[in-house]
Amino acid sequence: MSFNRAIPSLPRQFSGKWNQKTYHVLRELGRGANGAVYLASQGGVPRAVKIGAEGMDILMEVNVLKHLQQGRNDRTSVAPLLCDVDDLRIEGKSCTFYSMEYLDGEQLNQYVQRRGADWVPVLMIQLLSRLSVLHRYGWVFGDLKPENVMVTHTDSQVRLIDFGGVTKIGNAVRQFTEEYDRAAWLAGDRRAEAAYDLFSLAVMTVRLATRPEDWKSLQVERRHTTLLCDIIRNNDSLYPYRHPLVKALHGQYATAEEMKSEMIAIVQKGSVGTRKKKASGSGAAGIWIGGFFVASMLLLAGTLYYAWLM
Ligand SMILES: Nc1ncnc2c1ncn2[C@@H]1O[C@H](COP(=O)(O)OP(=O)(O)OP(=O)(O)O)[C@@H](O)[C@H]1O
Repeated sequence: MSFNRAIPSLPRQFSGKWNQKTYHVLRELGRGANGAVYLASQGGVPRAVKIGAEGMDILMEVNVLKHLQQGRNDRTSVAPLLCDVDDLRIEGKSCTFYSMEYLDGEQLNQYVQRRGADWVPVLMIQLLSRLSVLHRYGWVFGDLKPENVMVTHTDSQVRLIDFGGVTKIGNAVRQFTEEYDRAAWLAGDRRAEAAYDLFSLAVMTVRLATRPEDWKSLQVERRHTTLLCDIIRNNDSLYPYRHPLVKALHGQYATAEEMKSEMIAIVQKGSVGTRKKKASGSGAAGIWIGGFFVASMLLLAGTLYYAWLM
């Protein structure tokens, strides 16, 4: 949940006050309640530049990104690399911005729309690896939603973006979106703990595997996890993953690693959990057994390779 404040717009060209790096702004990538992100060229290299209404919020994001890339390599794949933090003057007012690695990819929801819902579980396993790293260093992501996850074009790897909701474990979650919020689904509070992110991940999985019109028809004023459990049991691509998803919805995992191992075991078993009524091999189940299974195993192999490096 966020509040509207005026977000400054970047000029077409500018230099940072302290580090003197010059940026040529190419286009706006996105604008939310807390900030705007632009694609810019700095020394001929593409960068994503984020500017926000509140300097303090920007600096908190910078703090998380800095920690994630200090020291060991395992943290770098979670988020874009931080490249520069500086101030500039816009209409006489000093504004803080940061630049980061530009991720050439698309948002998770767009990727799934293009490639199909059968890819969701493997992408969720990757996401669990990223969350696991974040949790190990004492943070939860908080505002987990498809719009805050990018899938890169070159290697189909998921990366988290928008660290505005990242919260120290034990504190109250700083920023959330009701659709993915444990408290809004009457399934717990907003205390930052691994299980909070895992709940959002389970809702997100359901959302991505459900037709938009079916998702919309869920009565928002009567949110309850039983609605999600019903969808999981009646959806061909979610059904094999019903146990980990329902456990995550009920807060039964203490760590992302536990959920990840159970998801991987299901992918590896392949068609074992496929609904019996689809056992004839038609529809989603048929795709699952056929080419998709081979492709998902390849993607999973990549995922496990990254996980092994961590
Ligand atoms: N490193 C990046 N590389 C490429 N695109 C990016 C990057 N970071 C952000 N974007 C794009 O910019 C959009 C806005 O980014 P972000 O979510 O961080 O902004 P925001 O203003 O904080 O959004 P919100 O208020 O909705 O949380 C993203 O949806 C994404 O499409």
